[in-house]
Amino acid sequence: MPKFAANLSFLFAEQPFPERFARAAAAGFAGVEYLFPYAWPAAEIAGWLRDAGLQQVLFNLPPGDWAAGERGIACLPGREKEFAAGVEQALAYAEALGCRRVHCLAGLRPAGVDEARLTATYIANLRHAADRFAALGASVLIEPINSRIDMPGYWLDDVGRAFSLCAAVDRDNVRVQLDLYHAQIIQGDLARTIEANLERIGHIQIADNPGRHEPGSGEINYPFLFALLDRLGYAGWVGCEYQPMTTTEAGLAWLTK
Ligand SMILES: O=C(O)C(=O)[C@H](O)CO
Ligand SMILES: [Mg+2]
Repeated sequence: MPKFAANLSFLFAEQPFPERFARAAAAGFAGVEYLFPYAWPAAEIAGWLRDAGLQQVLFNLPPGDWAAGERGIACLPGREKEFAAGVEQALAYAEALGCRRVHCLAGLRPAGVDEARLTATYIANLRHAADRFAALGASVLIEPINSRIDMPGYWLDDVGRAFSLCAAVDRDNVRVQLDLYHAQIIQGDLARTIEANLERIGHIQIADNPGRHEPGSGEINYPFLFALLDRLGYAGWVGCEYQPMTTTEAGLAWLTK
């Protein structure tokens, strides 16, 4: 079986954030991920990780004004200085937490801006982030997110385009974060997508469809996909980014099947 990371923005949400680390370790997770660390001093989070014996697997670059509905600024012309400042903030947290993967949210498609300009802005920002994180030996991940159900208007909402953009950025430490829940909604064909693109996949996330609940609650055959990842020698992490149907612990039975 692959190594699984608990996404603390979704799992153990019955507890205050600081207490989720110990709960994840007690449930058997070796690593954790979450959306954003920035509301907490990095030293405090490092202590929670250390006390729980957990590895920090992933977090997101600053996304712009999340509360106002922004979902990243990487593709948005005119926000380059803010993007670069976010990279420096994330770099400091990644170094303090020993984290070697950050996800760069692309942003929502703005009205009246042509695709070529959005793409050029995105590629330039990703190259900047990649070159800064290369110093840490870290990867910058880009994730195709479905714009039909979960994130209407999201600019990077196509799996094939994520892999071609990854190639266009032309940085070894820029990889795709393949969230199999989103990929199932966007196009399906999950096994072939994994096999055809394994060398460009830097992280995998899972949830079942429909509902974005734990594996086994929907249509995706996760035992088959976990065996495929093992057969292909996937050595990365698999982030558990799903809404438990009842409590987190009650929804972990799939881990032992
Ligand atoms: O939306 C997702 O699936 C993600 O993994 C992003 O990082 C957070 O929106
Ligand atoms: Mg995801």
